Amino acid sequence: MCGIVGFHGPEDVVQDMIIGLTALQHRGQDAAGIATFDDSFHLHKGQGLVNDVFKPKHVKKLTGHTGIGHVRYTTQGANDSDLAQPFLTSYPFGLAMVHNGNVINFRDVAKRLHEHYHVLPKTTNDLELIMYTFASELRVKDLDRLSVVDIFDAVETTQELVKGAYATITMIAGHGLLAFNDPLAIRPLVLGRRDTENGPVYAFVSESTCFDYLDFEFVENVGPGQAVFIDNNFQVHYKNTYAPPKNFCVFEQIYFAREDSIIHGRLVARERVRLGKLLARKVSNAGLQPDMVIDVPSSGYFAASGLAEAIGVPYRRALVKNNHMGRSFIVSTQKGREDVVKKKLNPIREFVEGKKVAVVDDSIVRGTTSRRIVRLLREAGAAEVYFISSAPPIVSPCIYGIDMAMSTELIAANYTEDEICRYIEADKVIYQDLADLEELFAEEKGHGGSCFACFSGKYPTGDVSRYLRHIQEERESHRSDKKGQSVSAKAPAPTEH
Ligand SMILES: O=P(O)(O)OC[C@H]1O[C@H](OP(=O)(O)OP(=O)(O)O)[C@H](O)[C@@H]1O
Ligand SMILES: NC(=O)CC[C@H](N)C(=O)O
Ligand SMILES: [Mg+2]
Repeated sequence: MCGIVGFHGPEDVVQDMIIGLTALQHRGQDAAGIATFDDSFHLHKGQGLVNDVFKPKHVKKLTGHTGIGHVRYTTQGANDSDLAQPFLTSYPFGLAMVHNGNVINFRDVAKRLHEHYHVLPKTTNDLELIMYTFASELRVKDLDRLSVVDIFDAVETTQELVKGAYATITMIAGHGLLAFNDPLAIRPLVLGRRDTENGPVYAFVSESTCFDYLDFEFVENVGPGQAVFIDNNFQVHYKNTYAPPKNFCVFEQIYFAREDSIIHGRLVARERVRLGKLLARKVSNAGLQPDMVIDVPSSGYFAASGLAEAIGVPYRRALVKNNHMGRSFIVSTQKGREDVVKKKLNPIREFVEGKKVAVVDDSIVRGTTSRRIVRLLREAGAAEVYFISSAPPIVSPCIYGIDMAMSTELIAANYTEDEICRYIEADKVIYQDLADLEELFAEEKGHGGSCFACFSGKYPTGDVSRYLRHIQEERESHRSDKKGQSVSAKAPAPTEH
């Protein structure tokens, strides 16, 4: 789930871009990159966090009034510097592109590129497939008189040919800045504007939180199949008007997006509180009477506070997060994830000793965090530990840009709730009901509906059985830690404790 930004204004944009990308760091920790354009492209990208990749000497060279940037969370191809985004191609005009998501028919698109357009991408990053399809469609236009209609026409063909999830931003050198979404708008993308003495600056960003830091005004979301082009006179052109998506990724609301972002009219923090409140019924039906509710920092907080409020039990922060550690789930190896979880959280013994503790997290995916947390709380003297997930069991792979593409990695795809409870050594495990989640994120006026595929196995892009296999093979071929990827191999069959 990467983070993307694109700026187009009357002044150099790189400083704004660094601020925007830093605000999106939670969406990708593997690599970061920026491309700007003045009379030519300037590109800097590399492995690591925004702060590590962009030193003053790099920033100085990224001149230009138009720029695009990316923070990467690898979901296709290897996690190495050659595959960091943006990608550039010199023909036609000079194009630079970034995307967030995952192409599912990547073999078909690669074949078509080769046989039909005679293009061989340099890497296995799916971004190249989108970029070269668009570039190939653009180059057959009358390039001396390129119009907005031509650009949108090339976008439309790209959207027909490329299947999956992709929110994209493209610089077309000398022409302007283009953003387009896949036909379902599975990933977020928003447009904002700031007025300056020299004219407006427009920006496309993955999440609205960037605009709070940058003093931009939110303009609108980029909806399903939509494209927005900002030309060099700062005129904004639209392909299609905005309609709320019917299949927006619900896992963005549960875990991925930042709490202070508003996506398709929903404030993420508020939705997480509502998720927590919904769990109250399940806690009481299970006959649990916790002394306190605690959260697993960072993403469990709002659901924990909602549950505590609903059942009238005090909330405490009893697990302290080391602020210098990033997210564990988006690390690309199991060893790396375990390492982060180990260094990240520490319980406050005085708070939990002798207590029945309900610990709330947003989700249980591979079980790396939950198993460690229960153990830590027991070692700190907790009398009983109930592990509560604000998400339902994740039983099906995500093929739209979250790196859980293999069912062997998903603990709930391989074990029952009782087995998971024993595996993580909790006294009780409670999951959100899928029906409650579906009701909360059902389509309603202005908000759109959601993709629940990882919980239900129902994929909104039609029959994906062939693509599931391709994606699984692709991920397996890039695993650097093949051992430890499979939950069943990692976790011995759960037994009573
Ligand atoms: O079952 P698992 O495979 O461990 O995955 C689930 C955990 O991973 C995420 O935390 P992460 O550390 O990535 O980020 P956070 O700090 O935003 O909570 C999520 O919030 C859960 O805590
Ligand atoms: N999570 C994402 O959006 C990843 C984008 C792209 N598939 C990559 O691996 O670079
Ligand atoms: Mg977490």
